This record gives sequence, C-alpha cells and structure tokens, in this order.
Amino acid sequence: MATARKAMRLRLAGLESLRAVSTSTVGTLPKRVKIVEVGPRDGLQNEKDIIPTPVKIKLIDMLSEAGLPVIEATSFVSPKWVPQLADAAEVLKGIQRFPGINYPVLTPNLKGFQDAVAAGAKEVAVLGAASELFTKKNINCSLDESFQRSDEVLKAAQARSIPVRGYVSCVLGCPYQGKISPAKVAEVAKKLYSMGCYEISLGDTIGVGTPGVMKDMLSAVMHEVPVTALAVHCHDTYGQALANTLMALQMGVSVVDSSVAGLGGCPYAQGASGNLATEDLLYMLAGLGIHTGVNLQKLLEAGTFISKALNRKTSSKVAQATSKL
Ligand SMILES: CC(C)(COP(=O)([O-])OP(=O)([O-])OC[C@H]1O[C@@H](n2cnc3c(N)ncnc32)[C@H](O)[C@@H]1OP(=O)([O-])[O-])[C@@H](O)C(=O)NCCC(=O)NCCSC(=O)C[C@@](C)(O)CC(=O)[O-]
Repeated sequence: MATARKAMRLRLAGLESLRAVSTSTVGTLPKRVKIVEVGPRDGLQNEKDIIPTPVKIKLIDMLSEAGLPVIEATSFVSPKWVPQLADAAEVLKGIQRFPGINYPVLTPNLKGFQDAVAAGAKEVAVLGAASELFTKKNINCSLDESFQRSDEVLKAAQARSIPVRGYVSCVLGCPYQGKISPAKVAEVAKKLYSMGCYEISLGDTIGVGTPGVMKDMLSAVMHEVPVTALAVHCHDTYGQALANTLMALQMGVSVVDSSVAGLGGCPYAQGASGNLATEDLLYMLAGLGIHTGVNLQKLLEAGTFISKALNRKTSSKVAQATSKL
C-alpha cells in the first residue's frame, strides 16, 4: 500500500519517467550508460557493525529487481583485513541470479580468485592503484607485486574464460601521497589493460577531484586505453562526484560505478566518503535522455531498505527529495 502511494507520488512529481532535455548545451553524450552498482561491495566494506548475510543478499536481489546490469556483490579478501565481507561465499551463493545481470566480485590475489570461483563467481575484478603508498596500505604489497598478483589472477581467469575488470585507485589524489600525475594513472591503466582486463575503472578513491582534473587525467589515460574500455568511479567526499562523472561522459566514457544510497568508503583511505549515489546518477542520466535500463522507483526502494537496515539516513539527494513527496 505504502509502495503504491509512493509510486503515485513519484508519478505526480514526474520522476518516474523523466523527460529527456536537450543535450546540445552539454556536448556529445553517450546514448546509453552501463551503471556498475558497487554498493554491496564498496558500499558495505567499511561498515563497522557486521551486517547479517540475509540483508546483503536481499539488497543485491532488490538491486537486480531494479534492473542494474552489473552488481559487484562482495570481495574475496582477508577477513582479518575486511571483516564485514567475511561472508563473501555465502552472499554469492545466496543471491538470485537474474538473466543478463553480472555479479562480479573483487579478488586481489589468487587465493581470493580460487575461493570466488569455488563460490560460483563468473566475473572478477583486480586491484591496482596509481600510488605506491596506497597499494601498500590497501593490499600490503608494492605496486610491482600488485601487478604480479593481478597477472596470476588474470592467467587463472583466462584459463576459465572468466572476464576480469581492473581498478585503478587514487586517480585524482591519494590519501598518503597527495597529488597524482595523470601520466602515472595512464601507465597503471595501460598495464592492467595490456595484461587482459577488459575494462578499467578509474577510482577517485577519496573524492578530491574536480572536473578539470578529471579531464586532464582522462585525456592522458585515453591515449593508452580505448575510451570504450574505461569506467569512472567517483567518491563524493567533496560533493564533486556527479560533476566529475558528467565530465567523463562528455569525454566519451559510458560506464559509471555508483553505490545505492551513496553508501561507501574505503577502509584504507581515511576520510573518504561514499560513492556517487546511484539514484542521483540515474536521475541525471534520465534527465539527459541517456538510457540505462534501470528503474528509479525500485532503486529507491533498495536504497530505503539498506538505509533502514543500517539505521542511517540515505546520502542520495534524490532519495531525500522524493521521500518528502
Ligand atoms: C590482499 C590481502 C588479502 C593480502 O593480505 P596479506 O596479509 O598481505 O596476505 P598474505 O598472503 O601474507 O596472507 C596472510 C593471511 O591472509 C590470508 N589471505 C590471503 N589472501 C586472502 C584472500 N584473498 N581471502 C582470504 N584470506 C586471504 C592468508 O591465507 C593468510 O592467512 P593466515 O595464514 O594468516 O590465517 C589483504 O591485504 C587484504 O585483504 N586487503 C584488503 C583489500 C581491500 O579489500 N581493500 C578495500 C577495497 S579497494 C577499494 O575500495 C577501492 C576501489 C576498488 O573501490 C576503487 C576506488 O575507490 O579507488
């Protein structure tokens, strides 16, 4: 009943089927964007209180219902390092797998990859960073060692025809090294791409970037990696995530990572806040007439569900605005 009332209010507010506006003033934009929902992984990994496994499973099922094409489900990392995701295998085994939706998981080393495959993973992601110090804090090895670990995962994945996505963290700044040069980001992105990652997600891990810096970084990376293989992954610490993402779209990027309810933060990047909220991204994309295949109302329901479970107000502006309707 409450859901029906809410649906009616959204219809009245014109949010259910946002009309496309002219994009002539914002430049060339992709007609379609693939949203990679990272809430269940990036969003929850930093939560201090352990969230019950059924809650995580229900969240992923609700996100599937909303039509998100890719949902990063969990990480196969050390439970000593990230206790919140110690139930990775149970989560992956417990979710409903909707046809056409991918459920990648993070696997920073071969052990993680093997555990993930045993739990039924069909796609994985490896970790890189444009910062030596962040790599040490995050995965306890040097950048060169991280490439070796990724290479081991890539070889094992290729033998099983499992696609591998590559993350590059700290592309617009590092919590330990400060400024990061676009050339360094390009070098790391090129390395992961040439090793066999089909897509490179460029992470503003601490959300310090602004659109001009995003433009410079992307210009450098696009010399080395085709734009069709690039994604952006913006945290919203300084409220710049949507603006930075729009800059990336204007430069031809058509894959965007985001997190329902703006959940998130990296345990090894102090002060980093959540990702760009998926609801806010979707609202902007719909307003620009860019197709995603995602249902805003169902997404809002998933955001409400997890915010209640965490006993926290959503960080999504769209969710806040529509809850008052
Ligand atoms: C990478 C490791 C595992 C190395 O951890 P380590 O301690 O250096 O590894 P080790 O090989 O020396 O092994 C030590 C212990 O860990 C175990 N171990 C080893 N590997 C695994 C594994 N895969 N799964 C489960 N257990 C594992 C291993 O079996 C051993 O167990 P023990 O003998 O002590 O009982 C560790 O440093 C780790 O888990 N780090 C956490 C990484 C992480 O999840 N970071 C947050 C995600 S990155 C991020 O959020 C950024 C991103 C991607 O979103 C993009 C952006 O915003 O920039």
